[in-house]
Amino acid sequence: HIVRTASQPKIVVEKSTVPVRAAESICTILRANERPGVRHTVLSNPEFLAEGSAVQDLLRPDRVLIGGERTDKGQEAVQRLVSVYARWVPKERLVTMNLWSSELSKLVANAMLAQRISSINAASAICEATGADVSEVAQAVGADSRIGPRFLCASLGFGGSCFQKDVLNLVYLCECLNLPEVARYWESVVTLNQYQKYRFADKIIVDLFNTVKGKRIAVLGFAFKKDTGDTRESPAIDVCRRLIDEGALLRVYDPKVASSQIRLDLNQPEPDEASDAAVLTVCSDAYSAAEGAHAVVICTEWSEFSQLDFGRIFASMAKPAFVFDGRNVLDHEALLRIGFRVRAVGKRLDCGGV
Ligand SMILES: NC(=O)C1=CN([C@@H]2O[C@H](COP(=O)(O)OP(=O)(O)OC[C@H]3O[C@@H](n4cnc5c(N)ncnc54)[C@H](O)[C@@H]3O)[C@@H](O)[C@H]2O)C=CC1
Ligand SMILES: O=C(O)[C@H]1O[C@H](OP(=O)(O)OP(=O)(O)OC[C@H]2O[C@@H](n3ccc(=O)[nH]c3=O)[C@H](O)[C@@H]2O)[C@H](O)[C@@H](O)[C@@H]1O
Repeated sequence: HIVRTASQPKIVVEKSTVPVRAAESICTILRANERPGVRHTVLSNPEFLAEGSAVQDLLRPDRVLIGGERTDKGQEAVQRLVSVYARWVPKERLVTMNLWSSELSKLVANAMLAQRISSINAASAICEATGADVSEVAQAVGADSRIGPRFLCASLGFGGSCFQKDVLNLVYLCECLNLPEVARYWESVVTLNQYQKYRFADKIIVDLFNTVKGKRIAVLGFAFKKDTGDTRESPAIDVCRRLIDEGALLRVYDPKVASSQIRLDLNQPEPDEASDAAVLTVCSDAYSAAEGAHAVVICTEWSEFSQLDFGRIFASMAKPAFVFDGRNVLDHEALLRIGFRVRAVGKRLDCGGV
């Protein structure tokens, strides 16, 4: 399309996360179709915004990567794009490099972020088995300035459209490059994430006396993280599917995700008439979701969940009433005082002491 319409040379900028050397394929296609004398240039300028903070990430990026060919024309194009960003991004944050470094940096950045979460989630399993507390471990580890405190929240697993896709992109790349050991290394980040989601779901089943058949379970939060209605690869999907497979009756509430999306993700079409024994009920608030439930399961860290009146929720639930906090966002001591049986990721709560 670009080649067909452009009568002047254009700079084609890759913003999407692409396999390394994708620019080469784009160049080859452009060159094969170019009009005589009209030579286009390809740059790599990967996007680093995160959902929920996209505008802030755009206005104040940690860095902007611009990769271009080491030719005069390539460098001229790099400078053109630098001058666009220089309008609002400090110069020292504009990093120029070769095309392949830029493409690879994006994949490695996401893979390392995902790897950090899998590392703390791996630690959470050890914590639950030993009595260590993953929040304390994360704080202690993150205080080392070489490691840093961010992105060390243990959870029921990471989600989102990019982390798994990008890590697997890297795995595929390594396999193609005949680097099987490196491929397995990155693949383990995804394997551990799958394990964490199933470990969390299995804990719910085991703690509800080894069966959830016919039991109501309130699921609070369905998006892959707070402040977005996006459910792509949301860990809530795997957890809910596992519970449905085991016969649970789910009552899901999310402040931003549409009911139709939840039904689509869980493969549960709207029933003809709402019944008490419905496999999936999408609720309009947390209180109605929790009514008559054996357990409340937190899948997304929405800020409003920590403000809920848990005394009221406890009173409306079947007993013993459980809370499974997959994001470690609730006041667990307060929940225990109300009478809940509380389970969190990477900590033992109601069996303290040695
Ligand atoms: N969603 C996010 O927060 C971020 C996304 N990215 C990257 O930006 C890109 C787009 O992400 P989203 O907008 O979330 O994805 P999306 O899935 O909403 O949009 C992707 C679009 O590309 C089209 N598409 C897919 N394969 C195609 C093909 N072979 N040829 C032509 N069109 C094709 C799809 O039809 C769709 O319209 C991805 O590479 C993603 O990794 C990067 C940073 C943040
Ligand atoms: O390439 C992309 O698409 C983007 O992917 C991520 O952004 P995003 O997927 O929007 O969300 P994150 O904030 O990274 O969270 C991803 C998942 O990890 C989980 N997470 C995050 C942090 C943490 O400590 N623990 C944890 O479980 C979140 O709940 C969420 O499910 C990266 O953070 C962005 O820099 C990148 O641009």
